[in-house]
Amino acid sequence: MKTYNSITNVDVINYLYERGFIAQITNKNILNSILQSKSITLYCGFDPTSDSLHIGHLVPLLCLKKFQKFGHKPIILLGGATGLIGDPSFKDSERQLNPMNTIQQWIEKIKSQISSFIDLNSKNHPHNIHIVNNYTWFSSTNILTFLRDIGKFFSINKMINKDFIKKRLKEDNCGISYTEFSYNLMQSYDFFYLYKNYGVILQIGGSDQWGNIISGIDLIRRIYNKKTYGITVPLLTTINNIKFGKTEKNTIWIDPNKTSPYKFYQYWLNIDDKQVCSFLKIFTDMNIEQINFLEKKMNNNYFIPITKTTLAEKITKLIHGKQGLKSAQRITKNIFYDHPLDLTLEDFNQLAKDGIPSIILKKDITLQQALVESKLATSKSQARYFIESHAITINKIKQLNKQYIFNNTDRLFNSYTLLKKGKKHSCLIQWK
Ligand SMILES: Nc1ncnc2c1ncn2[C@@H]1O[C@H](COP(=O)(O)OP(=O)(O)OP(=O)(O)O)[C@@H](O)[C@H]1O
Ligand SMILES: N[C@@H](Cc1ccc(O)cc1)C(=O)O
Repeated sequence: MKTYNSITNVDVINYLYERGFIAQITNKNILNSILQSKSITLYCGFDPTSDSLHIGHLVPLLCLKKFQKFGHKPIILLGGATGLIGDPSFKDSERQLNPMNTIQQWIEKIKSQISSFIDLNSKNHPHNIHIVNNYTWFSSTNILTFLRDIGKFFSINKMINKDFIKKRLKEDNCGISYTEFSYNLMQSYDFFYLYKNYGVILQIGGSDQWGNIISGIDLIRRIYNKKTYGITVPLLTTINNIKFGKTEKNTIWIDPNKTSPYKFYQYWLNIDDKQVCSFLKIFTDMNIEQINFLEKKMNNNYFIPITKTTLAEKITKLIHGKQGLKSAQRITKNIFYDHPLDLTLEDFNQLAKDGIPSIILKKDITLQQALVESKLATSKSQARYFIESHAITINKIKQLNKQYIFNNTDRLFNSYTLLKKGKKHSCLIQWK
């Protein structure tokens, strides 16, 4: 059984800084000394705005996991109520309101995703991670009480001075609804409620949550005259500074039905060299000295692929388990290396979803036609040239017959054929 460091031995804040988990922090020194002297309860909230988490969400979730590891008590809040309203923080336009039953279904999905990679009820940890839903308290909150007891502490003058609100107010065609404008009060009330009922003294979130976190701290101070704290994690972006999120195209989802484990694994293998070590610090438990050592070697061509593979393996295993990783590795080997085909039906299904380009063809088609349809060749004469030059394989077996017509033995699992041109270009044929 693993043992976990006791709270008194670990400088959690320093540890989190070292691993790149902190963007902003309130009262660093006081919080640090509290964290070293007793076990605290902290929380992070996630609104169900989709049916799956994505890789950006892993940053605050893994940060909660670190707190748990060092003996603190994390709470994950799912925004059954705030998800009905929509957080306007740094959003250029009003969000679409989702129906209540959809939000309920998304909450269930997100809950099961979280429990697959976060120990919610482990005997190995001194503290379980609780999941709460703010619909529980908001559904019984009276509007008059809320406006009188909470609303009075919020100054509209201050609220409209936030940059993203100013921006929304300026835009004639967009503006901001009273619904979204109220969001900040709801998140602040959550912190207040969790402080009162669960003794929560720290809220974490991505750096876009700083304003909401500070408002909650302020509310608790005004009502109870007590100090509470906030930490934001950096918003992870691609090398082109695009936030890992769901608003962007090419979101990398945690749900294997939305992003296959193979695509997930490939994503990490293909990130920019400059990002590998900082991602190792955040997404893996790899020793910091080892990562620093690798960081120094990152200009060495030998170390780059090894380091990326380590990252891809560790994070794929964390999210998709041993089987998911094995399958991603098997598909990689089959697509990129000289290796006899040994894909399972499930592997083919992953490739068809988002792995490689695919086309749907009718039976009895010729190889030449398939090469053109798949865009592996621009014309039939080019297709013939590729076949003659030994560049074409069907299910990894070289095909030299220019007049070849596909038959049943090519249709693996009665559905798929892997067509390749040289080492780099592949297409999956799905048979009608
Ligand atoms: N790329 C990211 N890096 C770090 N934290 C993130 C990232 N994306 C989201 N988070 C954090 O996860 C929590 C929930 O995020 P939220 O649902 O608002 O984000 P999102 O799914 O990226 O939304 P959207 O793409 O619509 O902006 C917040 O604390 C947020 O700051
Ligand atoms: N506002 C957060 C989610 C959240 C909801 C309620 C909270 O109490 C805290 C955080 C987001 O959009 O990501």
